[in-house]
Amino acid sequence: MTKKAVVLFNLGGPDGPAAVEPFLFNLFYDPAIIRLPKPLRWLVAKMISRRRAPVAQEIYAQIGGASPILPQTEAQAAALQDLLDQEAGDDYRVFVSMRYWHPFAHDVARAVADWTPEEVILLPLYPQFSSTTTASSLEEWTRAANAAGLAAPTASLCCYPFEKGLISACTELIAPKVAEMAGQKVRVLFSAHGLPQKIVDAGDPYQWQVERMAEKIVDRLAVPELDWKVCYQSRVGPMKWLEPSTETEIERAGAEAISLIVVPIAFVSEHSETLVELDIEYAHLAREAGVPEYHRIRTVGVQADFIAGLARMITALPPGRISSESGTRICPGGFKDCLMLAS
Ligand SMILES: C=CC1=C(C)c2cc3[nH]c(cc4nc(cc5[nH]c(cc1n2)c(C)c5CCC(=O)O)C(CCC(=O)O)=C4C)c(C)c3C=C
Ligand SMILES: [Fe+2]
Ligand SMILES: [Fe+2]
Repeated sequence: MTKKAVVLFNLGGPDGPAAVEPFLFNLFYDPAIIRLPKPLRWLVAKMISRRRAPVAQEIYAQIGGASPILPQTEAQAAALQDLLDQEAGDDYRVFVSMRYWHPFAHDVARAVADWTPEEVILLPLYPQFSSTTTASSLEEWTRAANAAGLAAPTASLCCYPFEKGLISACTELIAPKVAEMAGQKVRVLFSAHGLPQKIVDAGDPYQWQVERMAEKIVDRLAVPELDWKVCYQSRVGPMKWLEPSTETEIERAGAEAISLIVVPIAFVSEHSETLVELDIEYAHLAREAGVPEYHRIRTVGVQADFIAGLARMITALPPGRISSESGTRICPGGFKDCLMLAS
């Protein structure tokens, strides 16, 4: 029996109103988000987090004052643990680590070190690779693991936008709504978290992976002449972000009197960006814009095919590969660009 620690990563979210500003500070102090030298970045992060805190507090107030991202991720970890417990040869333990709020990588790395694993597998819950999410989490983990004296051979799984369980889980969630609305004028909007355009221009493969993943789901849905589009939500700040924005697409659908089925494609659990932005703010915008019907598909969460896909990526790691290539990055998506960025 080999003892293998699996660490799931996500962004994290405030666990109460008082946590909103320090959570935002942690986010804007991340050099992957604000690319400035340290003293200046600290100052800018202080200013932006203080200014945005009241807006963000109102966002979280609409879902009880806190983000559900941690309990949602813990449920995914428990479902994955159940599947990995059925693997005869190895002793797996699944941990959850968040980037900008508790449980922080430094605390989780100490807990992992205390469990004394022989191997560690890092699995960001971001299907598409971005330097702002995947690479940021993996780099923070490396610092935390070093500080905790966790020296076990480690493999990182960087992205998996075409993983068949993920595609099938998304398709299963969308297909009934598309079937129910057959015969009506309807468009499927795949809405991904946006990114500043300059991050994509600098080589981030996120947009390419999001758009190809949407194509895979559409192929799998196999609905003749399905009307669909990829768009980007959650823009923050004055910079140019990926286009088209989800807001623009909602207004366009209103002008064309087309109903919408909105599918979050870069999130695998529920939080402020789905429960507030998609379900409250964009639903309101859709009503104002005259969209006849607005439906939001839920995220994959603990859907069986998705969790089975995560388990497959972990158990498919070749025996001895992690041990012999400590610190290795393995790309289940099979892409070169994310590996180059992550190296
Ligand atoms: C300002 C820059 C930001 C970039 C770049 C960014 C990229 C990015 N984020 C996610 C996933 C999530 N983001 C969430 C919240 C959130 N994101 C930003 C800013 C950037 N994100 C802010 C300021 C916030 C806080 C909420 C707000 O003030 O509007 C969340 C939800 C957190 C929660 O509620 O628990 C997720 C998830 C991805 C996938 C991504 C790049 C690909
Ligand atoms: Fe990758
Ligand atoms: Fe974000």
